[in-house]
Amino acid sequence: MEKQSLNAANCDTESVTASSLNSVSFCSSSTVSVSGSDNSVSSSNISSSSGSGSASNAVEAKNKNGDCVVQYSEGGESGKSSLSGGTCDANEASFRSSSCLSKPHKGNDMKWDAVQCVKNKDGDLGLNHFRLLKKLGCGDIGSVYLAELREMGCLFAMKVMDKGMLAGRKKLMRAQTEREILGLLDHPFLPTLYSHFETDKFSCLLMEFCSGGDLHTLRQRQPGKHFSEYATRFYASEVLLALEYLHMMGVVYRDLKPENVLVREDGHIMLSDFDLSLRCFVNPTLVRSSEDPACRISAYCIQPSCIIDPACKLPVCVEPSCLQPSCFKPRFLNSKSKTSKVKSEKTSLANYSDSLPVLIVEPTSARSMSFVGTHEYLAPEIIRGDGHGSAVDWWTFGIFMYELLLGRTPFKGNGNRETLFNVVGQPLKFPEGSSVSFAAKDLIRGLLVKDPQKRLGFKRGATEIKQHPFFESVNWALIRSTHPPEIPKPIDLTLLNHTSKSSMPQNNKGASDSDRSSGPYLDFEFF
Ligand SMILES: Nc1ncnc2c1ncn2[C@@H]1O[C@H](COP(=O)(O)OP(=O)(O)OP(=O)(O)O)[C@@H](O)[C@H]1O
Repeated sequence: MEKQSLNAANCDTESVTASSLNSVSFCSSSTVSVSGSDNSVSSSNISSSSGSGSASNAVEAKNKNGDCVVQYSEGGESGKSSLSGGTCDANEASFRSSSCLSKPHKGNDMKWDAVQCVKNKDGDLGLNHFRLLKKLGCGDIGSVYLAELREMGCLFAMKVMDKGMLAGRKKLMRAQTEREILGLLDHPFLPTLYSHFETDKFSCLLMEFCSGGDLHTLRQRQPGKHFSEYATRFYASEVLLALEYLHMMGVVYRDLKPENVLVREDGHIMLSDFDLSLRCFVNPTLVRSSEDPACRISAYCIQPSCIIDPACKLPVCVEPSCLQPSCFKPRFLNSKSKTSKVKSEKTSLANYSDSLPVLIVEPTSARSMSFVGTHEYLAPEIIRGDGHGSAVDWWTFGIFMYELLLGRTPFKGNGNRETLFNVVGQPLKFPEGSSVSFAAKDLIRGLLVKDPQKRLGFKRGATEIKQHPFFESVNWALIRSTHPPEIPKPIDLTLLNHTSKSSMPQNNKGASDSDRSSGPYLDFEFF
């Protein structure tokens, strides 16, 4: 499936060469971006938490010189790519920055240590600290490389953006927005930003590397080029949790599509690419108390200690880990009711959910006039120019589910113009004879309502969608322990290094000192 943009250009799929870093290539874009007025939070209000941290579980030992040696074993449990060790001072290894402490989910990661060791030794990061092993892809504002931190031997995805190009194409704000949002994130299904650094020519984001490719590519490999209902439920439920978290943090994602859902080495997902996202105000609220006396006091509470700055009205004040369910309910449906019809399930579900407290994390007042997204995924209100808010993410979630289940998007026409026309004017149809279940169709119909105010998720966000019978079997609290439909093959680093070394060029002309890697890896043709 091609998802073209109004200003589409071919993506440069070349390999890593000196020239490719001297002049980073940009594809553009399967996305549309025409800025209007966003009521987004001004960038100066937000502090990026990209920085440093440490890992309490990093394995430390003393070498002959008495220095602390930090050993890394990437993907340790599954025995995947094992990496070499790095050396740093013991004090450095135990360094914990405030940004790391504010990341209860992802702060406990040995890569923070590795980055901090290098920073403490050399001041700041530069391209010379990395070997760029492979070009992973390119987007509208930069190229992404698989990068190995020298000495430490750990892998990152590095997004390299040409500052001149960003300024020339008026993309500086998009790059800034992406960086700020990445800096806020701390969620198992969203990327970690370990650091950001600048050279004379480039702005570089150092992110978590996802080795399993994207869901678009994975879908092409499925029988019939679509996922089973089981696999769709798995991927959709993880994406839903990521969107819920983003909305709680005051981020409307706006660019959901299978190409932006990456697969981690453990088969779980990571939502990527935030340069089209909108930052806005949100006020997570508990709107209803439970009737159950055991839960009446506080079914969910926001821990006071988690409120970083009580004067702050931004959503970043409330960390997701601060929301503590204080009581548990029995499962909604017993085995007997499972056999009953979906309609009665929905009724029971509605009754049951009525008795639960409802935490609304939806930035319902967010408003933007920008024309952003991917044609087949654009919500009708964006095309009509009505102004849009967080409900666009629930529209794209519906298109996403349709595509995973049926192998194509529902409103695709012959060309972008027809696609846009179909989105606004054509009714949603499912192909006759498709094996898609009633529950899945019902959910997609609820999401693909053209009037955003009548769309599922408009009022109560992800809470509303999670309660739909399609997700009845999902244990939301333990989703990270669910076995993924597919585990990617581990990448063979030995092969990667061998190939790169054998392709070393003789010289390295072209890059300025600050932009050039000290090693040969920038120069090889990987593919
Ligand atoms: N953390 C990552 N791990 C592995 N691969 C990644 C990672 N981030 C991005 N990629 C790859 O690099 C490609 C380019 O990513 P990038 O986010 O720059 O642009 P994009 O998703 O193509 O879209 P856009 O033009 O909207 O920025 C992606 O398609 C993906 O395949």
